[in-house]
Amino acid sequence: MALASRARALLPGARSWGAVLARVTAQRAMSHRVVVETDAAAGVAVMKFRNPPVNSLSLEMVTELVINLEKLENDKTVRGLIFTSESPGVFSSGLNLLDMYGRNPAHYAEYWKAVQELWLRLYQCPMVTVATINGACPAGGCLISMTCDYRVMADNPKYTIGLNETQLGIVAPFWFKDTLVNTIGYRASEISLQLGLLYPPAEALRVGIVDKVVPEDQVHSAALAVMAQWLAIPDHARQLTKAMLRKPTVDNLVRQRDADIQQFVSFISRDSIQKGLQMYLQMLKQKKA
Ligand SMILES: CCCCCCCCCCC/C=C/C(=O)SCCNC(=O)CCNC(=O)[C@H](O)C(C)(C)COP(=O)(O)OP(=O)(O)OC[C@H]1O[C@@H](n2cnc3c(N)ncnc32)[C@H](O)[C@@H]1OP(=O)(O)O
Repeated sequence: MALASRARALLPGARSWGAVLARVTAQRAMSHRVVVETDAAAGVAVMKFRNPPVNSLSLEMVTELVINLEKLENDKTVRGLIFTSESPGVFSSGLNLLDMYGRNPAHYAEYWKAVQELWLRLYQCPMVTVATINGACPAGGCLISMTCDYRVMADNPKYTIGLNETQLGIVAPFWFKDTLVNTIGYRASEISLQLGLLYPPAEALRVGIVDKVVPEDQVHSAALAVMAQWLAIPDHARQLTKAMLRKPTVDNLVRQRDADIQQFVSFISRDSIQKGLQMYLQMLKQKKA
């Protein structure tokens, strides 16, 4: 789908092409939450998250990620894509709590549609995708990493990764769960998801939620080495194999996208859930103080 069509699908509030383009252009002009550096000779792009303070996946950030992904997919010189945080310490703090708290149902629906779109695009990405996890990686950050073909994590015990939704009093949707099961298996997912576990690097490697743990100063070179290994495989064979492996999981969401949006809106709008999110945000503030 063309860039403008994608933007229009993601920005349903906009009534005309002009409005869509004006909104996207305005978002771009305001800031770049995603920085893309391309090494054309190597055929590899690095997408760096730059959404201070903690790279939360706000609606704007998610939209920029989708737009940049589509651009890279259309660039036939790029065969591999590495995700990382521009500032080590936090890879991504996950979905933006402020897009899920204190807003109206139309906003929740718009946000969820964008998050679905990002996952669908990433999970089916024809490029080789590698997550270079150079910081904390909870919930939505972990989801982004798990959509990649390979995960390299920096060996810093302060960094953790996992789907911790239950600890916030919220429930990971079925496609988060499916992605986790596809990554670490069913039994490990039962434990991990119900307890909302966040794993430090050694445990993350043991459970298989990451594929490699390396000293922090080697995380980028390790990701490049992994990328070189994957790019040695002919694209068409690898892409068809990836599509075959992931199609059932993708189809599962595609079949029920609208119902999933409705379910999200109704769940997140509940007073009890909003109260829980408010308390969690307060806890984050107090922890800081
Ligand atoms: C029946 C089934 C129905 C299912 C329907 C669906 C249900 C809903 C599904 C929703 C799925 C949700 C997925 C998510 O991703 S939720 C987000 C989860 N994220 C977290 O729990 C991480 C929270 N953050 C942290 O732990 C730390 O911030 C972190 C370790 C990442 C960094 O620590 P650090 O000390 O460096 O930074 P601070 O904690 O001081 O934070 C700085 C400021 O940033 C704010 N912050 C942090 N995280 C977020 C976030 N995710 N969204 C928005 N804002 C965030 C934090 O509050 C600080 O703000 P202030 O400076 O204003 O105090």
